[in-house]
Amino acid sequence: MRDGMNYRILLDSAKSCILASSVPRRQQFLIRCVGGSIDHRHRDMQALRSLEVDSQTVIRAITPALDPTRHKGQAGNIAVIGGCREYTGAPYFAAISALKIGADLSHVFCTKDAAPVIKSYSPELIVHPVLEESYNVGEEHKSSIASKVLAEVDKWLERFDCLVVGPGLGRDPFLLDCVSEIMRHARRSNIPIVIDGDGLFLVTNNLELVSGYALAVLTPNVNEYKRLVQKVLSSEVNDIDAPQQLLSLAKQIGGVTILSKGNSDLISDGDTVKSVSVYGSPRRCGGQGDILSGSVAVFLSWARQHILAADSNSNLSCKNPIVLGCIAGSAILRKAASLAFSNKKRSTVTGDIIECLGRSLEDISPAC
Ligand SMILES: NC(=O)C1=CN([C@@H]2O[C@H](COP(=O)(O)OP(=O)(O)OC[C@H]3O[C@@H](n4cnc5c(N)ncnc54)[C@H](OP(=O)(O)O)[C@@H]3O)[C@@H](O)[C@H]2O)[C@@H](O)CC1
Ligand SMILES: Nc1ncnc2c1ncn2[C@@H]1O[C@H](COP(=O)(O)OP(=O)(O)OP(=O)(O)O)[C@@H](O)[C@H]1O
Ligand SMILES: [Mg+2]
Repeated sequence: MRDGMNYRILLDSAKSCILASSVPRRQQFLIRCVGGSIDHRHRDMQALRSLEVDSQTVIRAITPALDPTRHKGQAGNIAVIGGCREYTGAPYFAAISALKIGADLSHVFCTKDAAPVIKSYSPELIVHPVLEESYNVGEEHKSSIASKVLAEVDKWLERFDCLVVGPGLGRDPFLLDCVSEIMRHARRSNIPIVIDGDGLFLVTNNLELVSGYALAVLTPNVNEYKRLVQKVLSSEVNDIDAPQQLLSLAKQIGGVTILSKGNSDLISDGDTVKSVSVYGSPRRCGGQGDILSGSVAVFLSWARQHILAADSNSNLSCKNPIVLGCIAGSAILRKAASLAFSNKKRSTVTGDIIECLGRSLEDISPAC
């Protein structure tokens, strides 16, 4: 609450400075380039620092104890919807990350071509070869196959604590139509949905799929964020006042949570903005966003249990479990990336980071 107030005060003072100024935007830009850039960067850093959240406290609060009375599934049953002819790595990274953090079960719903490949990476994952791409489906069979796909997913849907839609999904129109329908069903059942990768391509062009759904998380990278801002706010990305723009974007999509990935990860649910800048890694190998999506799915499921059990007595200032899950997922990924980089340096790849997820969580919230 106090964080939110500080942030609003910060925004109000920033807005009044801009309004009071008679210097046009272009001139302000030139002034910054010539002389004011150091001052400006300093102010940006200060603004971000004031939004920085104590992620370790969040992780400790929401990570459940390993209690012998709990049964399989209670620590999380996650499903990734993704994996097609081109991409088999991304859904694997997301699903295995969920397990390595502590979920009990992790499923992947992918195309028939991708399934044997993903299964061969790991026997730990439950892989459903149910999705179809256009090249495999005659026009006359599309409607019956779409119903079949949906029926296959529906059999499982109610058991999931969270869906991750998009890692390695591809952009085939028929496949995306089926996934839209899966999202509508998940939404009707109040299942949280983390949307990443090609799921963001789908949602950016069909905002009604998530608009007003408070259990949706969008995790855009720089490209995906740019497309979302252009579509929703009809403007360009504003690096000068990134938190304010993110807040407006989340509000405009009806209170979904957005985790905007970058040097600092910024998180907003349209009500508040948080920043996670825990030191990560200078390596930008592909797949780190996929780890993040699987991690957020587990942590938000744990955060929902925590908030429910604490019955408003949680000592965390933020009470939105979706935001808490994003904070925890971002911090753990960054810590794991930092550990992996300290061992592997330039040869660090996504698998190395996944191997460090367990230790990263253990350092903050020991299992016993
Ligand atoms: N090991 C793996 O399996 C990994 C797989 N990954 C998976 O890759 C997918 C894309 O994610 P990404 O991060 O490359 O997307 P992003 O930064 O917007 O694109 C960069 C540029 O590429 C282009 N472009 C992208 N997709 C396109 C398409 N289908 N068809 C045509 N163009 C496409 C795009 O062009 P634009 O759309 O801007 O015109 C932009 O210029 C996603 O499913 C992700 O999960 C990653 O998670 C990494 C590890
Ligand atoms: N410039 C950066 N400096 C430090 N960390 C970064 C930077 N950019 C991204 N990250 C970290 O990497 C994570 C993944 O972000 P990234 O932009 O690589 O996602 P992505 O492009 O979706 O990844 P993927 O290759 O899995 O699709 C972020 O959560 C963030 O912690
Ligand atoms: Mg990505």
